[in-house]
Amino acid sequence: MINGNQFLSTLWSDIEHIHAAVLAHPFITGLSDGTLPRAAFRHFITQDAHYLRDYARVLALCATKAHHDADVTMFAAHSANAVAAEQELHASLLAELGTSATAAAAEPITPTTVAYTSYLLASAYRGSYAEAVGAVLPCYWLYARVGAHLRSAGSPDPLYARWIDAYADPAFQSVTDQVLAATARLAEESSPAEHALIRKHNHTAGRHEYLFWDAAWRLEQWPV
Ligand SMILES: Cc1ncc(CO)c(N)n1
Repeated sequence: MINGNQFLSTLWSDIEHIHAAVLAHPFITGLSDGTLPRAAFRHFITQDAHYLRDYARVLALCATKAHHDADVTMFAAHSANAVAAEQELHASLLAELGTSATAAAAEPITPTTVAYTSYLLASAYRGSYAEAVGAVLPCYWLYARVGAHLRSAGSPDPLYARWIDAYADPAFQSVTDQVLAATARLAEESSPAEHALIRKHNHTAGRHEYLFWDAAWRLEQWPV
């Protein structure tokens, strides 16, 4: 049997370079020093609102596939409450950006968002519980780490500061810790083949997370 916490260290070392690239990305440094163009932030929040609708479904699939009652409850609660909290944040940020959640929902889903949500849905529908968990792990982990990093720096822009506060919040850090604990336990109960799948999905989802920031920075649209 492997040690769950050691496995978490391996998973983190697999995505540490992605985390470093995200922190150095002009979208994130711009949130922190206030220079991020409003258009890029608005693009990000609009696409993230699209993302969250499918993410809630993916978390519900994690709940369905979980091996223990406590994990069923945890993912079902995150699907219902954690995502709703983010949706509320987005609705109020969109209002301050001069638009609305309804208007944002009518905007096109751009290529990177389609790629990421399709990947998450396919992994969670078709894969084992271990695969589904591997795919959602960076969604929690990278946001919690980015939030914690940005909180120490803060932002002179009150809108960006509100976004940072939501992810640096102990409530978001705590749901992340719950999923990390569930992943450690799962690893201890899983085969080497499943460990390899968790690592593969953690890495791929981490790469999609980087692309998601980058697409907003580029104001990505469908070229044709
Ligand atoms: C793309 C993305 N990943 C993770 C989170 C955190 O739930 C989010 N809101 N958006």
